[in-house]
Amino acid sequence: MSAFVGKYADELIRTAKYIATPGKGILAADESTGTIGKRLSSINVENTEPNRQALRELLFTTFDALPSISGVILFEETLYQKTSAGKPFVDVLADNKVIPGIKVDKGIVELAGTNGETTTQGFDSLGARCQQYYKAGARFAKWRAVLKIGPTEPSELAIQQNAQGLARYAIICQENGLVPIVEPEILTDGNHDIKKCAAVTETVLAAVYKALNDHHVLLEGTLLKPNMVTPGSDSPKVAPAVVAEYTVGALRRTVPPAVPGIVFLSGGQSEEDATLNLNAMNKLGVLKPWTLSFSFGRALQQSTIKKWSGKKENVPSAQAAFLARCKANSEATLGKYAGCAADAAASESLYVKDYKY
Ligand SMILES: O=P(O)(O)OC[C@H]1O[C@](O)(COP(=O)(O)O)[C@@H](O)[C@@H]1O
Repeated sequence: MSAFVGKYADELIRTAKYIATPGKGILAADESTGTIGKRLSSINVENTEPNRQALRELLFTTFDALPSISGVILFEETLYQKTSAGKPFVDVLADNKVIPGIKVDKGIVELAGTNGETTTQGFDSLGARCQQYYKAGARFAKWRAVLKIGPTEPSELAIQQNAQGLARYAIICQENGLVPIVEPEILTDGNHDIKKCAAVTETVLAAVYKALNDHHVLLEGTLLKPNMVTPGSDSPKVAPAVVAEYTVGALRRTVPPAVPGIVFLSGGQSEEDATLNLNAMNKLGVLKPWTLSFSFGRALQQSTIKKWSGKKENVPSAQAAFLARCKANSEATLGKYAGCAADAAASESLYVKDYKY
């Protein structure tokens, strides 16, 4: 049987295509309560509901930045939150042509008998939750699978489990009107070279697209959120043009042209490195049948959070920092970033060894 064509098919295709509009990308603001706690503790701010609301309001009301953003991924709590003036966040976003999305996974757990490899949880009541989120205004979803590179990793078990999980999640989303973002993140930890990362990325993506096909997922109504292909974090860095060549090469070998957009995660790269790498990919003179854009969490928020530091009086300068990163990444989706948005904070590496989300 070919791809699933349920009652939402046309809408899914429209939504995915809009999110992949060149010049726009995704703000990943879906940090779970634990993850956002780490971001807040880095600026000595307590992880309370009002503080999480204040940070998200700061981001979503940087109105000059919103033309560079086509979608925002929210955590469940944020989907139902409002601005301090009482306007639901989903309305603020929709009024500015930004599509609200929702993280639907429930984090990762270890696969027994492996060397710390993982699978993603969250299938319980997933269909019912998707229906509720659709009613609340969400039109796309995110599910993060995590793989790692090691002497014998990723194992066949981890590759297959995570590919099947992503495909099952994707079709449940499509049955309920949400465009699934398929995120198989290969962590950067290790001392491997860029060729190893390229080979693993190709193997993982090939398994993911086989599983998506097996589950009859309508690729036109999906987006891919992969890692960029880079050397391991314990190996010397390479130039953006080299990252671009290997990343686009791996994608060209594995991602069908039916997929409208590929939105990268930043994975601990500095804000500036992530932007320069994305820019280099879009400058590369080879056929790229999909939009190459961003779905950055840390690489869009790091300098903003630092500037804010939890203080009301810092909101304007924090919003200026957020605007600068959004504009830089918007330009990078067109291969037109001249590299002038970086200050010291934006060039700081965000990599944390053995980071647990
Ligand atoms: O473990 P969590 O809380 O789901 O967070 C994982 C984070 O990783 C991402 O998938 C990618 O984020 P980065 O761009 O910071 O790597 C975000 O969407 C998300 O906030």
